[in-house]
Amino acid sequence: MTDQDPWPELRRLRQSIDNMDSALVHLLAERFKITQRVGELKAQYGLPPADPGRETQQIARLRALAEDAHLDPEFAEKFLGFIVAEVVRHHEAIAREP
Ligand SMILES: O=C(O)C(=O)C[C@]1(C(=O)O)C=C[C@@H](O)C=C1
Repeated sequence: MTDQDPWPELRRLRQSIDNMDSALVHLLAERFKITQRVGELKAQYGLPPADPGRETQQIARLRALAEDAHLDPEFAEKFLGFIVAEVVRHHEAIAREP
């Protein structure tokens, strides 16, 4: 415990967190724009919404990147899985479109 005011540093750190959260939202929005087109292509050519082989490659790649970046690989895998599940849901909806 110190008697110094923690708030100036806390405010500065939170500002950086907000900037990074904004970047994440923009990155995700761009990723979903691309996967929208992937879903349209898949529907057009009758390809299945999910590609488990591709996902296995992505997981291995992201886990290695996470380890290198000192990020928990389990977390990286869960995060990717969360995003890909949503993408597959979108692909399925596109495939059902008349
Ligand atoms: O690459 C594809 O085939 C996609 O549909 C994209 C994507 C992804 O979001 O990265 C989503 C679903 C697939 O199972 C694999 C990857």
